Formats: sequence, C-alpha cells, structure tokens
Amino acid sequence: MRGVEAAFAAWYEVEKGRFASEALRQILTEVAPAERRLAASLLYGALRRQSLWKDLIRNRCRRPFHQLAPVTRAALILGTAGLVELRHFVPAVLMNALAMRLRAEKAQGDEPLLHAVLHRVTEDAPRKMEQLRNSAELRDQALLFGIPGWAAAHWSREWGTSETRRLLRLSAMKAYLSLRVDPTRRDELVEALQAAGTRAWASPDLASAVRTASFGFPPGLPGYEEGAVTPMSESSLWVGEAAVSSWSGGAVLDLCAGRGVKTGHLATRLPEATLEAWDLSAGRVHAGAREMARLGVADRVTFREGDALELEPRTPPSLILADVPCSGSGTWSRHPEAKWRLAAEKLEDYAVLQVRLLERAADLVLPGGRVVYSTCSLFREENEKVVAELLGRRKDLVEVPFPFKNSLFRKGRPYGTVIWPGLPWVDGFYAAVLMKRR
Ligand SMILES: C[S@@+](CC[C@H](N)C(=O)[O-])C[C@H]1O[C@@H](n2cnc3c(N)ncnc32)[C@H](O)[C@@H]1O
Repeated sequence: MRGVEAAFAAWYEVEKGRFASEALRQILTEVAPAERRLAASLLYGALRRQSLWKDLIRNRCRRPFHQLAPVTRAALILGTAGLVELRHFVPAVLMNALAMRLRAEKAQGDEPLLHAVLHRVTEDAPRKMEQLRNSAELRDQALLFGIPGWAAAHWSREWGTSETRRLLRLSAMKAYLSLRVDPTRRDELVEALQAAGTRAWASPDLASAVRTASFGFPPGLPGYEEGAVTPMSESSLWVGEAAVSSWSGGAVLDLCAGRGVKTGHLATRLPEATLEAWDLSAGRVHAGAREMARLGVADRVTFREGDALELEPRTPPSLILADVPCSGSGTWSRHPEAKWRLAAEKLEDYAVLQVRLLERAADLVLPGGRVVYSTCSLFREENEKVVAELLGRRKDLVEVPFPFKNSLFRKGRPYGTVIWPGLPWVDGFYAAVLMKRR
C-alpha cells in the first residue's frame, strides 16, 4: 500500500471511532517502510488541525461540506493538511494520489471540485493563518492550533489568557515516542535502538526513560519482545515513579489498570510486591495480562475484570494507584482525534465518576497507606476539584508532597501537581499523593 492510500484507510478507521495510533500501527504493516512516515504525517497533520482545515475548505467550496461523499471530504482534509502544512509533498504528486483515490472509490465526478478547492485553499491559507496568528482573540488562536473553542475558553478561565495561549501551542506540537527501560540496561538499549536505525538517547530527567525521534511505535523495536523496552510517556513514568516511591511494603492495587502500562511499571520497579490490577473492560484486562507475561511478572500480578466500585481486593492494599478514566485533554498532541470526540458536557460525568473512584480507593487502602490519584487531563474539574472534594469530606485523608521536582511541574491549586506538556515526550498529567491516617 502507498503512503497516501494508508492515510485514507487510517482516516476511515478513525472516523469509525478507533484510535489513530492503533489504526495506523495495523495499517502500516502493509506499507513500504519508505512510505510509512509520510502516511503518519499526513494522518496526524490532518487530525491535529482538523477544525482549521474544515474552516478553510468550507469557505472555498460551493457545495455544503457535509453533503460531499466521504472520500471527497477525506481527500479535501488530507489534501489541505498535506499542501498547507507538510513540506515533503510535491503538490502535483499529492493531487494525483488524491484523485486516484476518488477514482478508486467511484467519486471521479468530484475531481474538478477537489482541484478547484485545494487550489484556492493553498493560495489563501498563508494569509488566513497569518491573520489568526496575529489575532488577540482566543477563539482564533484555538482555530489556528486546532483546539476545540470550548476547551480553550475553559482553559483560559482556569489558567489565564497567556498560559492558555502557550497551552494551545503545546497541544499542537508533535508528540514523540519515549520508552521505559530498566535503568541498569539503559546504555546498552540505547545502543541497540540506534543500531536498528531508531534515533534514541537517554532522558536527562528520568533514569528509566529513553527518548526517541520517532512518532508512532516502530514494529520490531529491539528489546520489545523480551520486555526490556515499553512505550510510555515521561509524564506517565513520573506518575508511576511517584507510586513506586510511595510504597513501603504490602500489597499494591492498580484500580483502573487499562492495558497495564503503569501496572507493568510498578511490578518491574517493585520486585518484592504482589499486585492486583482491575479494569472494567474485558479486552483491556486480557491485554494487561499479556503485558505482564511479556514483562515476566505474571506470577506476581493478578488482573481482574470488573467495576472498581464493587470488586473486593484479595489482599488489603497499602498502596493504590487510581489512574482514573478522564477526558485525556493532556494527551491531545499524542491522540489528536480525541479532542474532536469530547463534548464539554462529558467533563461533569467524568468528575462524578472520578470522585467515586477516589473515594473507593480511600475506603480500600489500609490506614497508613497511600493513594496516588492521577489523570492525563489538564482540566481542574478532573484534578484539583476532585481531590479537594475528597479532602474536604474525609478527615482521614491528607495530601503528602509529590516526591519529585522538575521544571515542567506546577503546583496544583491547591492540591496535587500538574505536569505541563512542555516537551514532545511529556503529556499533560495531574497527580496527587494522599495518605490515609492511621
Ligand atoms: C486512564 S485509563 C487507565 C490507564 C492505565 N492505568 C495505564 O497506565 O495503561 C482508565 C481505565 O479505567 C477503566 N475504567 C473505567 N471505569 C472503571 C470502573 N468503574 N472500574 C474499573 N475500571 C474502570 C477504563 O476501562 C480504562 O481502561
């Protein structure tokens, strides 16, 4: 499959509700290595600033956008992103590939429209983008950087205008792959990665992290099969490390374990601990159990499917990681499709569930034990406000300081620590460490 064709295939999968990274990983196995980067750049470029591309197209297309055939809409958006943003395309080659796609899907009648609209868009885009860049309106900045207007307005109430402008810029930045490794083997693994053609180097911030210049997950990464390397953002690693350093013996419970990324981190960093990991989704529980086998820790970790509000731990835990479901707004540069699926009203539902899950963790943890609450969100409703509600309600809980310092950390207002998405390997996260009084 050629790169442009792969971008179309992935685009359709994302429209059906799949994660872009997942869809792409599967599709790229059928794409020639030389074309993979092109497919990924085109898909991510189109997704990141989808609202801007649609705005440019709508104002230059005589037919209503939503009435166009799906292939034409996809061709217009991918084409706009490719022509306006990505430098490695020769316009005529891209146009030709898009037109071939229309023909393959029996929409050749739309070829003149495609040519005309893309021609106008590429002519007008630089001026329009300059206008947005110079505008004092937050709405315009949100459009320029591809952030839903409601989210930008929300952030500006929480962070103020100038911080929000920075956040908009950062949310449009390309996210790169970082890897969790055994710190004692880091140099050797960096060498193996480099020998296999992946630009990789040690993270200056975390002893267990390696940074790479690739985005997406290269199949067959050296050390992956044997469990020596695991894709994980540095912010996620900080949260895992905070849980590791909160352990002082006893059983560990990962309340919302997902596919076990942080569970695996805890299990490998705490070789004397036994762990239980829960998740509502059967698919994730299976994936989590497989992940434990890959890491060679399956004998110490029990994955269980069920509702964390109802399950009972087999051993009362002295440490609970509550990495709760959230809007994911801190990971929008890594998963740009997520921002277009989230509605403002959903935040309230998340917050209600988050309070209940944190309360459950507080009930289950042994006196003297700790709960690490975390989200990959940058909305206060899901972060400080959840912790504040619990701390206000329960006198048996107190906050303990976050165990690390970094220039990307900001003090939560008033509780917890916000990890600012200031580098391509660092997503926006929030974490608070709580202790249950004896
Ligand atoms: C942020 S994700 C966890 C990611 C995971 N900790 C990791 O690092 O890979 C939140 C998870 O919570 C799960 N979840 C949602 N509601 C739940 C509930 N009531 N009980 C248990 N798990 C739940 C979701 O299925 C999702 O996998």
